[in-house]
Amino acid sequence: MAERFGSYQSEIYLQGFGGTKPEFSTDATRLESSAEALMEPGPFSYVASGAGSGSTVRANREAFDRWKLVPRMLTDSTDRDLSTSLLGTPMPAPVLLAPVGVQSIVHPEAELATARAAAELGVPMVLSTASSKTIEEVAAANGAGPRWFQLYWPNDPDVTASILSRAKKAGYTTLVVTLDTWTLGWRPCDLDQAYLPFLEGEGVAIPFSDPAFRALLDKTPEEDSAAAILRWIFMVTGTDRTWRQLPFLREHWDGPIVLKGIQHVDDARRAADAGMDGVIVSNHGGRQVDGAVAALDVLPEIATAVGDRIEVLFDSGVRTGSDVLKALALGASAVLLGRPYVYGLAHGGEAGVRHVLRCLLADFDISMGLSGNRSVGQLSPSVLRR
Ligand SMILES: Cc1cc2nc3c(=O)[nH]c(=O)nc-3n(C[C@H](O)[C@H](O)[C@H](O)COP(=O)(O)O)c2cc1C
Ligand SMILES: CCCCC(=O)C(=O)O
Repeated sequence: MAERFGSYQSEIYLQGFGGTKPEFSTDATRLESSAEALMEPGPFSYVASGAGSGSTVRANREAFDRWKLVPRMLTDSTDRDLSTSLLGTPMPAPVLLAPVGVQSIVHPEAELATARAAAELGVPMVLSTASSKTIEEVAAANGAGPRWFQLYWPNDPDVTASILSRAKKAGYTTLVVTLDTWTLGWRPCDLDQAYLPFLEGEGVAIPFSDPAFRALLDKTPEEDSAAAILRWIFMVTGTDRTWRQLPFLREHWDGPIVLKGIQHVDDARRAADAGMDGVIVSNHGGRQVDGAVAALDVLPEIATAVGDRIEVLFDSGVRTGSDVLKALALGASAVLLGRPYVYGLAHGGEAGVRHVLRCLLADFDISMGLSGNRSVGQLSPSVLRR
């Protein structure tokens, strides 16, 4: 029998029986509120806020609320199996940690804490190019855990090739290329505080430790960090990377490649035609285009169009076990979790991330069973009602 994530529920109740409540909330929304009280205003609103009026952040949640599960009874779903395998990565459940940069603004152990928590549960983490720790440091912390690497694509081929070869050597198996953030979205909460983590020297560990990047600089990042930061920002922003350059990535990465930030069915088809291995249907958690469609609303058409050719993953707005169920039923083969684990990190470093993951997996496990579903492969739109 597969590991029973739902046992975290009994663990919490049994501790309560002995008079101990969980250290952190088991609810993602309450965890966000308590993170606000813990964190500095700049970092908190950087994590929490979205583009513009926040309409896409809200739309992501509203889209989940429009779908309802229709539970089935007496199905003997005791012996359920949440495990799956994606692009060669075995996973205990169809859940990954989304790439989130600059985690040092949240906790000093940053991505190292996240990597340890993920490894302990066997949940794959996707390391961001904008991370606060190096590719190699995070790999060491992640140990035998599964890990993927997310690329913010530099316009310098040597730097790109160097970063990819470091990731490959350090055991990252799948490459995630983020397409929706070739410049930052209009984010009034950050603008009003003039808060941008990169300008404070956060999230540049990967370029600063990269020999190809360093070779381009007149002065080392240690001598002139401001110049190095600006050089890096200009290198990873801009629109000169297009579909035509994808073969370059294929030449420099021999594992699976997944394009992140896909929101139009024609882009998903184009990704499949270009020989990509998957797409992540995502609007970056509502942080880029204010007024963009909810990611969940475009998932079904994309899954229908390309789901038999490539893997279709999903993120943006996942907060509960039922959300995972809904996204899978609408055609995703796995989901990525963003902000909630960052709030776990803020509360308790590695233990906080582990708690958030265990809550999500327990909730998913229990909701699968109670709705009468035994395995993730069995989920289809028929378990939902709009
Ligand atoms: C603080 C923060 C930093 C992020 N950094 C990255 C990043 O470096 N690379 C990337 O591809 N996506 C990044 N994302 C987007 C996430 O990967 C993911 O798409 C999004 O958070 C999912 O939505 P959710 O937060 O509603 O779960 C970031 C998101 C947040 C909140
Ligand atoms: C270059 C942007 C890195 C962080 C990011 O993706 C976000 O804040 O959404």
